[in-house]
Amino acid sequence: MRIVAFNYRDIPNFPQSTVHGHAGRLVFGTLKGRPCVCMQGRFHLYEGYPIQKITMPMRIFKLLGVETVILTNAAGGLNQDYKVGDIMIIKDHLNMPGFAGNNPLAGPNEERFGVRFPCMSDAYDRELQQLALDVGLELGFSDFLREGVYCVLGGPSFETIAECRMLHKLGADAVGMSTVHEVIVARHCGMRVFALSLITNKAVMDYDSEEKANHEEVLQTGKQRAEQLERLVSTIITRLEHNNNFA
Ligand SMILES: O=P(O)(O)O[C@@H]1C[C@H](O)[C@@H](CO)O1
Ligand SMILES: Nc1nc2[nH]cnc2c(=O)[nH]1
Repeated sequence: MRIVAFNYRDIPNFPQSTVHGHAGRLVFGTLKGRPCVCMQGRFHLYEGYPIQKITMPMRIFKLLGVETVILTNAAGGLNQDYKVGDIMIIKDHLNMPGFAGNNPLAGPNEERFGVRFPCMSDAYDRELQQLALDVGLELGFSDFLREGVYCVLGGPSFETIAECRMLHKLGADAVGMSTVHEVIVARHCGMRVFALSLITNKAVMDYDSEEKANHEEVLQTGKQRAEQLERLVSTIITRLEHNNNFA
């Protein structure tokens, strides 16, 4: 497989990755014969970037002809049935920064990308969710494949116990610091979206617990499940309709 990779620092006006574990490269290639572009590292609100800058790659993908976006993230499990290492197909989200007016579409609407008031009740493509469940079953992943609601917060501090309890009561199954802003911009410009959370740690919900969320555990769980995540995503891609470019 031939790939061409660009460091973010060599791409004019592109943000830079500042997070440990994010390589900061845009990689073009083919996956099982399908053309794709892959971000090795994304941008987060807590890095200090304006929300429009974080989501700029989505519009670049749209201009490159991408039709389907597949997003992954690391998240803390709020759902008490979830285990570390579970993979959650995101079926919906809670946009906490959005509640406070921090939405990537705030400001003048870019009409060439999409409408002023985009619908978000169909943000996560249902056919792709079903495809992921079918592929997961075939690969023998059903024991650790879940479907749930992802909640985004600004970070970088992890949640307090009271915050975790509140988010769980509000209907979130997992909590993280990314993805939702990218989804909103991708949907605004009409790309299909599929997203997965890897449950890298259990959110601490109990004052008697000795557990503490930490980035090392996040990276370690990511490494442990990397191969299965790769198989899941690459198999999903081979089953996408022909001529569907994706990121
Ligand atoms: O980029 P994602 O959302 O996968 O990364 C999560 C959120 C923080 O960047 C980091 C915390 O450990 O993992
Ligand atoms: N906000 C948040 N982000 C995460 N990313 C990975 N784990 C977590 C977590 O527990 N909370």
